[in-house]
Amino acid sequence: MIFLMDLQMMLLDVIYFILRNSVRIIMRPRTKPIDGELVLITGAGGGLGRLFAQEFSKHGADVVLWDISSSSNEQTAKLVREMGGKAYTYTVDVTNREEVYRSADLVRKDLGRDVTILVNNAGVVAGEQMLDCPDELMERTMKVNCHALFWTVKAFLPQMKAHNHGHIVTIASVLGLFSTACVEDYCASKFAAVGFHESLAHELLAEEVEGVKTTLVCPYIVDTGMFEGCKIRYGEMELLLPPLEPQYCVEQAMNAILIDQPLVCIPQIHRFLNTILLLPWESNVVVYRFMGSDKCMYPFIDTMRKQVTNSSITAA
Ligand SMILES: NC(=O)C1=CN([C@@H]2O[C@H](COP(=O)(O)OP(=O)(O)OC[C@H]3O[C@@H](n4cnc5c(N)ncnc54)[C@H](OP(=O)(O)O)[C@@H]3O)[C@@H](O)[C@H]2O)C=CC1
Ligand SMILES: CC1=C(/C=C/C(C)=C/C=C/C(C)=C/C=O)C(C)(C)CCC1
Repeated sequence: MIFLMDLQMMLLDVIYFILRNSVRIIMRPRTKPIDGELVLITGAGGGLGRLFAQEFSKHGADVVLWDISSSSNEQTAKLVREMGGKAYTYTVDVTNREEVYRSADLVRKDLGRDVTILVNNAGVVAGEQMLDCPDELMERTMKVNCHALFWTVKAFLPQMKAHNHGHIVTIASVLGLFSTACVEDYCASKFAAVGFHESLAHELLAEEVEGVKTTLVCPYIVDTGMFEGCKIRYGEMELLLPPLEPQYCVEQAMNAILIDQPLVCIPQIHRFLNTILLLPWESNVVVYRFMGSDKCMYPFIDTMRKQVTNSSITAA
């Protein structure tokens, strides 16, 4: 009897959330205020990281910027400060867990307050076909895109839980939901990032830590240069799914974060494209061929090869 009542309640809840999420597409819920929050962004010197810093600052939050490269990180801080915002820079290699823990303590000591929003954004891709790719480069992708999430979350989640207030944001990718050829390192790391993030979200809900929110962000190709050259079928398909403008991508992610949305695919259509995975593998392959997504990374790998050749010629 109790089982049947629970089942009925569960089905009603499922229907309620389907309806609520459908209504939310048209009527956006109110955004939460984040002025006075302390937001830590990793990879803050890069394309999306820099825009996230500016957007969070526009909403009144103070930003802590972590990047492996101090010059691009300082450049981001300069832009934030020019807008009247507060930015604090730290040069951190997020793959080095001791450095992450040390830097987290330093941030707490320097600023005398806890990070309340963590945006795990730093990311890399090897950009070489697997059999040509040095082992270290593939290992680096796993360390930056996946292992670093362990260290930063371990460094900042305890205070968020203690105050029952915080937000963990993971910038993953649609390539964490489905895959394509020639980016084995990247897909493996982003699938891992999605798995890590979702498990963490379930853990917080199971423990009823309601004040700590999570948002998983899965963007399609963004024009930041990271995937320079990556192309699906030219013509109709490319018109339907053009690469995203970085500003648009960050605005969509911000909208999701500010309404505590647990998952956002950018564009949203990728949530449904994902269902092609339910087809038999062979049908999947046919769809990939039709869309030109089977070889979409070939021109990207070529671009990366040319960049490596050019830089070795310059160095010689
Ligand atoms: N661009 C795209 O098409 C898409 C990107 N994404 C994801 O969005 C995120 C941001 O990407 P995007 O802005 O395009 O990429 P960028 O390369 O522009 O930015 C990534 C930043 O991370 C920094 N970084 C790299 N390694 C480390 C490290 N070990 N420790 C600290 N910082 C590090 C980079 O520094 P440096 O430049 O010095 O290496 C760079 O500043 C990534 O996670 C990416 O996977 C998701 C979907 C699509
Ligand atoms: C595989 C695939 C597609 C192409 C996806 C591509 C090209 C994604 C590139 C993503 C990047 C570069 C993410 C970076 O993090 C389509 C056409 C949507 C159809 C469904 C299958």
